[in-house]
Amino acid sequence: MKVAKFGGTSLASAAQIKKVCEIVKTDESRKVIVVSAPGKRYKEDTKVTDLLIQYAEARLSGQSGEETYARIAERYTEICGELRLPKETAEEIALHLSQSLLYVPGENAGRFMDRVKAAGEDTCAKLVAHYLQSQGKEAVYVNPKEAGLLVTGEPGNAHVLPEAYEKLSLLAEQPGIVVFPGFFGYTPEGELVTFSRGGSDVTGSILAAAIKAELYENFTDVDSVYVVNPHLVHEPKDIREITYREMRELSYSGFSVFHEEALYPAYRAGIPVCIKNTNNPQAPGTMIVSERTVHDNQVAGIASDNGFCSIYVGKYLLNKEIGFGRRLLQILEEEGLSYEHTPSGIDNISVILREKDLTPEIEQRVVERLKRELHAEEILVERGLALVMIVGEGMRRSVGTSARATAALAKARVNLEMINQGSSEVSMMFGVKEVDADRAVIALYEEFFPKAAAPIADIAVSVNA
Ligand SMILES: Nc1ncnc2c1ncn2[C@@H]1O[C@H](COP(=O)(O)OP(=O)(O)O)[C@@H](O)[C@H]1O
Ligand SMILES: N[C@@H](CC(=O)OP(=O)(O)O)C(=O)O
Repeated sequence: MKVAKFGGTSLASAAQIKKVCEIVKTDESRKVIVVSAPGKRYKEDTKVTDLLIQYAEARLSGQSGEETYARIAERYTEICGELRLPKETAEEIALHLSQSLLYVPGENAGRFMDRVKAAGEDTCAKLVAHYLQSQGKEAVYVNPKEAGLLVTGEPGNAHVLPEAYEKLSLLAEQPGIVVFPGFFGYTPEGELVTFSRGGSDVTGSILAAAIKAELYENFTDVDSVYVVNPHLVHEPKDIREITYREMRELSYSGFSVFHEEALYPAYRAGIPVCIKNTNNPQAPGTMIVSERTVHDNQVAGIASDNGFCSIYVGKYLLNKEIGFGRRLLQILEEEGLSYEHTPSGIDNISVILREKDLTPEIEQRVVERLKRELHAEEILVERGLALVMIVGEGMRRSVGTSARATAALAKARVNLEMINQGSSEVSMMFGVKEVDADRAVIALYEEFFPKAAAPIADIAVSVNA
C-alpha cells in the first residue's frame, strides 16, 4: 500500500488533475491520495491558499473580500467545467466552498483564518474524488475529523497528537481509494487547525505512518530533489538517494521542495519517501531512506535560508561562569523566543534566532536583561542574516570539508559572520549576510560539484565584501 501526496502545482488546473488521476490509475497500490489546494498555473499566478489568506484578511478587517472570493470560486468552477463534471457536482463544490468561507462576526481570528485556508485542500479533495469516480474508480473523500487526524491547537502551526495514529490506521481498511485533504486536522475539542505553510507534505507522512505504507510518494513539479535550489543553478545535479537525516537538515535549511516537519512520521515508522514529478512520473525521483552508501567527504546538498538574526553576548571569563548559558537561554525562554543555534567561544556566545520573532520591543527587553542580570560586557544584535548549510553523511569522517568550504567562500568574497558544525556532524552552517547567501551557495556548489553548470543570474556582491 502506498500514500501519494500531490502538491499544488500538480492540481493547479484540469489538465494537471487529469495527470494526477492517470498516475493514481496506473498503480493499484496507491491507496491513499493526499491533495493540496490548486497551486500556480504559471509563474505569475497566485496559489489558491494565498488567495484564501487574502480573503480571510479582508473579512477580518471588515471588508467583503468579494473580488478575491470570486477569483477563488472561479478556479474551482473552471476546473469542474474542464473536467466535464456534472452540473450538480460543480454546484455541490461551489456550495461547499461558500459555506466554508462564511464569516461569523466575532469569530476568533486565528480559527477563522485556518478554516478558510483549509477550504482550499478540502474543496480540492472533494473535486478529485468526484473526478476519479467519473473515471470509473472507486474513490471516496475522507474528512480529517472523521478519520481522527488529531492535532494541537496553535492556529497555523498544528502538530499531530500521538493518539491520532490508531484511528487513522483504519483508513487502510476503507474500500477503494481514499482521497484525503492535506494541510489540516482537528483538536480533540473539534477545532480545525492547519499545519504551517506547505503542510500537506506533513499530512501525507502522518497517513503513511498510520497505515504502515510501503512507500510515501510525494508528487511535485521537479524530477528530483537537486543538490541546490534549481532557481539558483541551471540544471543542478540531481539526488537519487538521500538519508532522512540529510533531507531533514536540507529541508530545515531552505529546500522548500519538502516540508521540514514531514520527515519525522515517515522516519519513525521506517517508511521510505520518494519525491516524484507529476509531469514526468517515469523519472525515478529521489528516494529518502534510512541508510545509503556514503563516500568520504561527500556533500549531499547545499541550502540556504534567509530571515535570521544573532545576539552576540561577550563577557570576560564567561567559560568559567557556571550557569551562564542556562540563564541566557532562560531569558530567551521567558521572552517566548526559541533559538536555532548557539555557536560559542571562550568569552562569548551567540544565539541565532528567527528574525521575525525578535521584535524591536522584545529585543530591547532582552538586551536590558542581558546587561542587568548577566552583566554582559558586550551585546550586539545583527539582523539580515542567512544560514548557508552544507549537508552530507560523509562529512562526519572526513577532514578538510570546512577548509574547502571556507576557501571557496573566501574566493567568492563572502564575509563569514559565523561557522557552526552541528553535533551530528552531518551538517556545517555558515552565517552570512542575506545579500551574500546566493553567491555563497553557488561558490560551494562549484567547489563540491566541480562539473557545475553556470549560475542562473548574476548574483549581488554585498557592499562590505
Ligand atoms: N533543492 C531543491 N530541489 C528541488 N526543488 C527545489 C529545491 N529547492 C527548492 N525547490 C523548489 O521546490 C519546488 C517544489 O515545491 P513546491 O512548490 O512546494 O511544490 P508542490 O506544489 O508540489 O508542493 C520546485 O519547483 C523548486 O522550485
Ligand atoms: N496549500 C498549502 C499546503 C501545501 O502543502 O501546499 P503545497 O503542496 O502546494 O506546497 C500551502 O500553500 O501552504
